[in-house]
Amino acid sequence: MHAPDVNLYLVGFMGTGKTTVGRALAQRIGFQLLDSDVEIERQAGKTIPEIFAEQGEPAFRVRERAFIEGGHSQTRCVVACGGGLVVQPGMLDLLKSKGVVVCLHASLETVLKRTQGSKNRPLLNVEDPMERIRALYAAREHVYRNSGTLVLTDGRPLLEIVAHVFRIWKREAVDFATAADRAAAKAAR
Ligand SMILES: Nc1ncnc2c1ncn2[C@@H]1O[C@H](COP(=O)(O)OP(=O)(O)O)[C@@H](O)[C@H]1O
Ligand SMILES: O=C(O)C1=C[C@@H](OP(=O)(O)O)[C@@H](O)[C@H](O)C1
Ligand SMILES: [Mg+2]
Repeated sequence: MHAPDVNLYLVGFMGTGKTTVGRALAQRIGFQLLDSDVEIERQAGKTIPEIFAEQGEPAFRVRERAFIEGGHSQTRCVVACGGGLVVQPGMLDLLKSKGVVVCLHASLETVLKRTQGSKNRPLLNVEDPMERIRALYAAREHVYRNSGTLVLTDGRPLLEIVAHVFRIWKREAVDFATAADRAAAKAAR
């Protein structure tokens, strides 16, 4: 496997910038952007709030898992993951087996600011979104902290974050491709 073919998976809490950074990075690397939310909406023919309202959160999680397990097999992709995707059991290991994983991070105050005013995140569509953000983050923090290299995004312009993640991907893609080649050679013996 060539390092330049290795996928990049962006994970992290809601509002950390995965979709925005992913779009810019895909352009910079020359990869296809896949956003799990967009792919799920396309496949379901419904918006994320509609899926949550009509089918429930567990059904949405099943769709996320299906997208990662079977929905995309190609290389040369930047995958912007929905915030809860990596939290499901086994998903982090699966992502790490498929490519480089980078976790975007922001303070919870920044998350609130960046997500306020959008009705597209049903989990935050509640009377006290900050309380929900705190509770969800506390339950998920241990997974995000283990999810590859952590990149802080508070108060940083998009281009700086993109350049930072690009450097991480370039370095880690070489290690990933080397390990994949070794494993393939061993299997062929
Ligand atoms: N580094 C940043 N600085 C300021 N605003 C940002 C930054 N990154 C993302 N945003 C804004 O925050 C909001 C949420 O970003 P988004 O990419 O949708 O996050 P996620 O996909 O992680 O939920 C968007 O309005 C986006 O423009
Ligand atoms: O954290 C979550 O559980 C969710 C994050 C959202 O994606 P973003 O992280 O891109 O907002 C979206 O998948 C859905 O609203 C649920
Ligand atoms: Mg997103």
